[in-house]
Amino acid sequence: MVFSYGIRQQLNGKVYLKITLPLKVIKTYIIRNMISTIDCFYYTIIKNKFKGGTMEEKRIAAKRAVDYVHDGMIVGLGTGTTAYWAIKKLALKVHEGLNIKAIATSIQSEELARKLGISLISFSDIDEIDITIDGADEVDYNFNLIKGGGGALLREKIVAAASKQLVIVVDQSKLVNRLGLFPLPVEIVKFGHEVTMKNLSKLQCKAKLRMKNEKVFVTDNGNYIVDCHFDSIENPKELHNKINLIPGVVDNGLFVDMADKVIVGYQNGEVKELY
Ligand SMILES: O=C(CO)[C@H](O)[C@H](O)COP(=O)(O)O
Repeated sequence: MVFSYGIRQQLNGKVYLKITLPLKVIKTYIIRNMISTIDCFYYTIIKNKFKGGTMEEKRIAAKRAVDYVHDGMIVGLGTGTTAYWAIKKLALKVHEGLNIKAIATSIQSEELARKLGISLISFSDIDEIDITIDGADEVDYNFNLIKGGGGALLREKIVAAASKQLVIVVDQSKLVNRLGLFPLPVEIVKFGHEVTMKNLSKLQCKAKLRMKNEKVFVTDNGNYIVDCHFDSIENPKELHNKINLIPGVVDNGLFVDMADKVIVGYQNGEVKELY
């Protein structure tokens, strides 16, 4: 680090100390401070709002996943509190010289990446994504996932499907023997949503329209989310296909045969990679 200080300047009889720092040092300092301010926000507000494991379990899993990101890669950025840690770690690496371009799965992640200085790219500029790091709400031992707790399932699935490698980062509470305890999010168009919901209920689930602050929740794509309470999903692939055949359904949060690697953070600080 090159910096100079100690150059005294005398102005109007007062003595000032002039400190000169290279722009890169100043930028890194600002980014680091911005990151720790956002960290505090996540720890104090979001930590208590989300069910599941602790922020530390999420953080260590996300940190490990970033080891798989290399110079020159196109990286898919997930959505949610676990993906947040991956974006944050990536930003630090970028400021240390890692050269990547990223594509985000939500407006929220896009804004965070932009704020932290990660270069963004759009689908019009690329054919495929090298690696995507994203969270999940449930993961079974066949790597089937439920996603969409944060309402970003559609963009998450588009990005995952375009990725050579999908790395899922979770805390230990997300691992299940059978999917379904977490209500399955289904993105549906607004028009005729009442009838779409009735058709979803015919699949033996309790379908609830997602609300946020007493208003119907609207996705980044201008659609609604229905949370379908199945309790237990016997055949994820079959259910995925049945749901997507209902007119009005855009997509659902079952990710079948998509994840390549699952990285799990444990309470004792251990991180396990499942293949
Ligand atoms: O699918 C998602 C957002 O649509 C998230 O990956 C999922 O909800 C997990 O979130 P978190 O990491 O906050 O526990």
